[in-house]
Amino acid sequence: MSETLLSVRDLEVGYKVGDRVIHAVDGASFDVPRGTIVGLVGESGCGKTTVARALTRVIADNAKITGGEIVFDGRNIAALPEREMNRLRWRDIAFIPQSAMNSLDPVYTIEYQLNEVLKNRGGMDARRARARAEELFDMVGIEPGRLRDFPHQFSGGMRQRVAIALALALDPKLIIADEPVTALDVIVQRQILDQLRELQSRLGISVILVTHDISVVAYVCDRVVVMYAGRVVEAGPMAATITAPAHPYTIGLRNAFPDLKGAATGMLVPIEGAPPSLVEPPPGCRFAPRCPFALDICRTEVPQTGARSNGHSAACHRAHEAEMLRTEGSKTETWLNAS
Ligand SMILES: Nc1ncnc2c1ncn2[C@@H]1O[C@H](COP(=O)(O)OP(=O)(O)OP(=O)(O)O)[C@@H](O)[C@H]1O
Repeated sequence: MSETLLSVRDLEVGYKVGDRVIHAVDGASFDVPRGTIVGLVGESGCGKTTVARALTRVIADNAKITGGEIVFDGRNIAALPEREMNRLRWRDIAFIPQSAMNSLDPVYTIEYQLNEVLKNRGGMDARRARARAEELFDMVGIEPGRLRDFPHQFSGGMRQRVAIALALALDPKLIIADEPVTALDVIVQRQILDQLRELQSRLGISVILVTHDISVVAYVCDRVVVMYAGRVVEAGPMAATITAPAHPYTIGLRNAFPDLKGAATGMLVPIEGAPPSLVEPPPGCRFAPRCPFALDICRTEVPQTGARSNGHSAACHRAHEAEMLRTEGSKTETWLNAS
């Protein structure tokens, strides 16, 4: 059995809008080892949700996977017929969509909604479904007596736990959670992330956690994949990548977020400017227009992804000067004078 559960290679996904194509994901590659939490992080619009949805092949009507491979448990699921893909969903790969806690149907009890998955998808009879629903509530720390409650009777944090219970229903190998704690306050965020971590490690599953917040990644993930404008710019083990990033965008992201543990950090520095158009992205490095370290070559040549130590990689022409990038990139004035 391979150590890698999921391997994404050169994934390309486009959205057709009129006669234009938005290249939302443009050659993204990353791995998810078994039994790990991988954080997929980047600003709004960089393609995280598009990647997450492409992995389950639940994509918008105007979206198309135009290239690459998604190898899950040894099979390229990018090429799997829809019937087989459908069999994989919930059982092997479960998806917790963005705002899952608000997407529970208000007119049905939670038990009814769990049954949809347990009975219809999992083929369980009423008795087994009831027992599994109770077990799932127990797992996510909600009193099983509350199964007959309606979504509005739960707090935001509890509804997010229900969304996690739903995802766990059929014992998947991989859960993809899109911004699972974004709408919650920091204390509840920590509780949910602690719970996710505890369940992930107890059940030995893998999780892809999609978030714009690098402090969420630092809090709970084993590995991090940083996306910018449809591409992976840096990836690696969480501690090595967050403490010693080699891509200016990761350095900038780190400066822009407070620490979820509440530790004192320096001044928060935003990255000036906005991501480029994905219809006609700039040549070269897509971060170059906002990068305080950009050279001429950065504006013309796409940087190759270079391996660093221990599975850490970065796609930056100046990654060999990473120490200087970190030192200068931690200074506020570096970013204020950029672009
Ligand atoms: N259905 C769609 N039709 C056209 N463009 C889309 C569609 N969905 C997303 N996009 C565009 O694709 C790009 C990537 O969007 P995506 O939602 O994947 O980014 P994201 O990083 O997940 O951001 P967010 O956190 O805001 O969801 C954006 O430019 C977005 O506007």
